[in-house]
Amino acid sequence: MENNKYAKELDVGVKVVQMASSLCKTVQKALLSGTFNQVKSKNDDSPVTVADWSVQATVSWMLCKYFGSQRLSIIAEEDVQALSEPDSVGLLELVVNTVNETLAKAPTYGLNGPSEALRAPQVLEAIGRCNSSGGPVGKHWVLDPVDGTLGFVRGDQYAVALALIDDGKVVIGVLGCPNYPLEKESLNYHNNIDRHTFPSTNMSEVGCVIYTSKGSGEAWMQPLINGNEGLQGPNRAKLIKVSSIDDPALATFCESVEEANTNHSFTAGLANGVGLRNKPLRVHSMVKYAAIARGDAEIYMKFARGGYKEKIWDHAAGVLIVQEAGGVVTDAGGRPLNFSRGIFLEGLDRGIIACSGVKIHEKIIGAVYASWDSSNL
Ligand SMILES: Nc1ncnc2c1ncn2[C@@H]1O[C@H](COP(=O)(O)OS(=O)(=O)O)[C@@H](OP(=O)(O)O)[C@H]1O
Ligand SMILES: [Mg+2]
Ligand SMILES: [Mg+2]
Ligand SMILES: [Mg+2]
Repeated sequence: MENNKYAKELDVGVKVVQMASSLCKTVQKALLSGTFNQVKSKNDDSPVTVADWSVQATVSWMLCKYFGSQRLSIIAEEDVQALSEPDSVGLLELVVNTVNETLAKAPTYGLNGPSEALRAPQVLEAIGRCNSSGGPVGKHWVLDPVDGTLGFVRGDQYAVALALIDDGKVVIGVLGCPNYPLEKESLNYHNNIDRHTFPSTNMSEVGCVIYTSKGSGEAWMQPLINGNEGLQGPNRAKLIKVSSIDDPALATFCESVEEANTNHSFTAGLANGVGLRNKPLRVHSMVKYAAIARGDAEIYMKFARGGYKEKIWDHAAGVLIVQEAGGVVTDAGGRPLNFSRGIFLEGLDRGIIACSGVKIHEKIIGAVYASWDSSNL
């Protein structure tokens, strides 16, 4: 993929997501061990942590360094509001320390960090500058610093998601999946009939970054860089491909863990309608797209409730990765997702359907049409 038009963006993007994933692993460990427990609630009651802000600051700072701050457009989930409140001094200090500890290790990832530690105003500036509103013209970076923050605080699956949009099209996608098992054999959830959430224990090796570039027809998966080994280790990047299963009876579909984020009973009806037999694989975050791209599942469906508008950072990287790995992603009307209309997936028809191939995709779309009238979305 070196010869592509966005080679530099992809190279820096993968390295910076590697760094960010390592940051998340450290923070998740501290959170779970009780070293600190600062999880804030946003206005919509969703959680935000030291990791969300620290990743956003780190990625933003790095993109500015490599692509220049002038005219650099970044659209990302977090803002500085909660972090700037008087009772957030301790939290801000934790974020600043986390960012500096991460940036100090930049050479391990083949990147150059700052010559001296960043101070709080610089960290706030890096987070706050990611407030672009995107649009149909020019280059826009899209970042979800921690996708699946709920999974993150529960010690479960989450992802760091970075994409680049150029003139309305997603052109590179990078997903850091720090708790994703490298070997498919670890996905033995079918052996336990009571367990239908994604397994997060008893895995051999976990943690990877998955990346692609539009039109390459290739998606790659690489283990996360081990802090001590750095870039000296062997390049273990592997091509990944979607599953070749096209019989719904053998297919697995994945969806959000939280009933609040997707209508489980509607998707159960669709699954039943097309003859799916396996239980849904419920996974937090864009790891669902990773599962389709790598052939661990064949279908991902998301039907948000109550007029919720999907945000581009929750999908951009994952959609391109699935497409380049051989899959198909559309809205429930069968149309491509539109990333050119600002921070929302404007015009989305009902929901999102990502499949490993055309045949299963057509069946699901058909089932949506057949069942829509009787649905209570
Ligand atoms: N009401 C509602 N409906 C649909 N989707 C919502 C809703 N609220 C939030 N979100 C977004 O869902 C992101 C997490 O999505 P998941 O599908 O992985 O959900 S789950 O945590 O596994 O249930 C989550 O991403 P993060 O905020 O990055 O964690 C949200 O952007
Ligand atoms: Mg969030
Ligand atoms: Mg998200
Ligand atoms: Mg997020």
